[in-house]
Amino acid sequence: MSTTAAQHAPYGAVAARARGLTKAYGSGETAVMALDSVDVDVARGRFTAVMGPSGSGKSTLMHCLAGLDTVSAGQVWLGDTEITGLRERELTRLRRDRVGFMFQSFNLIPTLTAAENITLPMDIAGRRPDERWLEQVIDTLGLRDRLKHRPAQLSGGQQQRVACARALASRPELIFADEPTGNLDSRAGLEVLAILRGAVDDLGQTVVMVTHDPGAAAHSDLVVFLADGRIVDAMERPTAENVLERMHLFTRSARQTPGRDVARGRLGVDDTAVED
Ligand SMILES: Nc1ncnc2c1ncn2[C@@H]1O[C@H](COP(=O)(O)OP(=O)(O)OP(=O)(O)O)[C@@H](O)[C@H]1O
Repeated sequence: MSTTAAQHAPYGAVAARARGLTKAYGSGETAVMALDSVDVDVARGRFTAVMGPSGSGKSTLMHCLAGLDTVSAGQVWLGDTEITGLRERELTRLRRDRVGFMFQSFNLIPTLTAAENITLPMDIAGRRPDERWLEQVIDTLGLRDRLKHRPAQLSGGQQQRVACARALASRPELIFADEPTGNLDSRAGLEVLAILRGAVDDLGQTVVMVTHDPGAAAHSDLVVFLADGRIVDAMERPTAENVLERMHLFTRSARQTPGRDVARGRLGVDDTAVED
């Protein structure tokens, strides 16, 4: 995903696209401009990471691209379908058929078992899971002996893995992942990243992942950097070191810009984030 992604992928090879995407929360003096006229193309069959300071608009961008949030101005497409202006029913169907989600809040149904949560989107859609793929996902995520447990009986990390399995189970074209490794220990986090990488390399799926972790971003093909609701930079074939260096550059330039909030935490490069 980038403002220049069209240079890498021909028109039509775009999984999601936004033009002039603007999102404001509230109105008047308290209005927050979360996204400010963003143009992006999410190239099909690639793994894109979205990074940026806390509050820069990463989650909002993901929600708007996924059709989970309305936009204040601009247009969004999923594949060739413009979703801005689509009726809720059509939008729900489109999301159900094409998109998988992994969010910070796992959105698991408390009364269902892990196994039932994993297959719920397919059950709703009346689709049968590919059993071999499902078994592979369950084993890779280490959920085999937790399938009969309800979310309250699972640790945060295990709930995250169930949410991850649910997003992957139906092999959606496009996976949106918001901090998918945030609650996992490093081994489980690496496994999730390997699964996402494999989904792109082996299955041709498209992944968009929000992360604060340069190590996680290094698993992607392209890192897009957001600041103040705008795309300010992009990096192909990232390494953790290069991403970290770029984040520090942003921190330094923000410190040198009078009038901006340069508190280290607000810029999303707190020590835990960069040292992961
Ligand atoms: N529902 C909302 N109501 C009002 N303001 C909101 C709402 N959601 C987000 N915002 C504001 O919009 C801006 C962008 O938020 P967003 O959550 O997209 O940032 P982010 O980069 O994902 O942050 P973080 O890294 O902390 O998760 C922030 O200033 C945030 O406070």
